[in-house]
Amino acid sequence: MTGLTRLKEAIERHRENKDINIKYKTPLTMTEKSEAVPGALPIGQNSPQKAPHGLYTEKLSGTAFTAPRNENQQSWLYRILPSSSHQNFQPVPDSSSQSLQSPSPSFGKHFNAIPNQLRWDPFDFDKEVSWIHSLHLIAGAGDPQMKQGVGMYIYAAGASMPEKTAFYSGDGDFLIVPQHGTLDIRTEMGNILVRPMEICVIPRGIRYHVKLHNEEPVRGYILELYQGHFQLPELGPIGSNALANSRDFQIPKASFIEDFENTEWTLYSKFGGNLFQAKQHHTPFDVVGWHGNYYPYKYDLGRFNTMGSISFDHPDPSIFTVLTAPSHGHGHGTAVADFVIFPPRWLVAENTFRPPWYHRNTMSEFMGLICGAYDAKGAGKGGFQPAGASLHNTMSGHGPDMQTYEKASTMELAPAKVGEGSMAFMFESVLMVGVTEWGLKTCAKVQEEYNDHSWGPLKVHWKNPGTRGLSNGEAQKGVGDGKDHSSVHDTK
Ligand SMILES: O=C(O)Cc1cc(O)ccc1O
Ligand SMILES: [Fe+2]
Repeated sequence: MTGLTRLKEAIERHRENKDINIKYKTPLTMTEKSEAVPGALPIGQNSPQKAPHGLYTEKLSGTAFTAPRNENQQSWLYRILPSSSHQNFQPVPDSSSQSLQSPSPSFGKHFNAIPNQLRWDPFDFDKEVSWIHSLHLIAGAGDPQMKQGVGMYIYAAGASMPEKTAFYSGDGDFLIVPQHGTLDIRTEMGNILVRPMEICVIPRGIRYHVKLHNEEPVRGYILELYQGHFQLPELGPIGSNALANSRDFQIPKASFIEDFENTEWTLYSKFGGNLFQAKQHHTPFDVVGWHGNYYPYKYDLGRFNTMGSISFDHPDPSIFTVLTAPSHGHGHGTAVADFVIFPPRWLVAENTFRPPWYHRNTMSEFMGLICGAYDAKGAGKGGFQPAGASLHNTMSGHGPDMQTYEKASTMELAPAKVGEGSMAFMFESVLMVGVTEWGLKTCAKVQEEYNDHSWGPLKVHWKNPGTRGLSNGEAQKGVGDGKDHSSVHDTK
């Protein structure tokens, strides 16, 4: 998959979009409007005494009323019945369960912060369950009640959500990264089809229904943002284009169902990390028109304009950031969550160790693989595989495994393409990410030997320049003698 093929595939996917009423989203905070029936939106005001066509007016706020203009996110919905019209919510028993067997999602909220490097084998499909019950919180930090932190989920579903059901998360924005199968999502604000190699964001509170496209099972990853919203990263000296361009984000068009007589819908709410359900006698998908800047959107990763070094040295992966959610309180340029991808790209850097360097990062790094192989880690069984994951937590050392190091440090450095047919990604966070009981035990996918296999076999290549005159064996003895060797400080 060359850069160009990737774009061509993205263009093909775009053509298929025709049936799903997609239109372009301009910069992420831009106001949009959409009418499924002409005249559904009032002209020149938001809440007239009577809304057009006998609709109810409802405001959906994604930020405080008083948030500054450039951060304020809200939309006005014009609908057949307001969303308040439902019976009381009741808790769904066992919704914080940790069990794969139980027909409940695992929202288990206790996060075990551990410094080990962790890697998971591919997660299994679960044919029995639909979207809500397929959600398994694997890792995260913070607390949805405090509107602070992030949650990371694996989903794997074999069925569409039952007819006449809908779901929303009151806890945060869902950034959904499909790995297998296509999600046919009906949201209050219109429909979105999301395929592997595409991502979508469904902001907090927006109700939706997930159908499996062509009844194919689905599997993927979700980052839930308990605080703030995603935005495009600043481009700084890169200039005004590149990485994810705002013109490539797509939003749904208004589309509604008329179902309000002798009908019963079940609405599920993820709220404070627990699942609730309520009945209502009308469809939640009755929004005939909407306007505002708070809406779901999708993006095709094939459109990402990847940048890299054309001289020397391996740059920070921040140049691959698709979306970022800034943290307020951890310093400038620091994210509570960055969504970073590793697309196929040309490596041309001279005299450079081209894979990622060995490193320890104050940020935590949760990685997943949509397809192909990641250049820094062994592929295949027991390695970093599509539908698997890894977590390198705050200050946990990691980097290429032994084979990758040996190859990359000795190879002839011609221009080379890496990541052909591959797409890895990273949820990077300033927060120390903990792992749930499901992630550590219940899922039974943790690779116990990850550390041992990756970095245990690394060879010592060190040759003490002070012992250059000695034979290799003597030199080895000299450096491994446990003595403190005096140091000379020099600035390189
Ligand atoms: O650890 C990883 O594989 C992710 C990563 C990639 C890279 O190119 C530089 C730093 C980094 O954390
Ligand atoms: Fe890393």
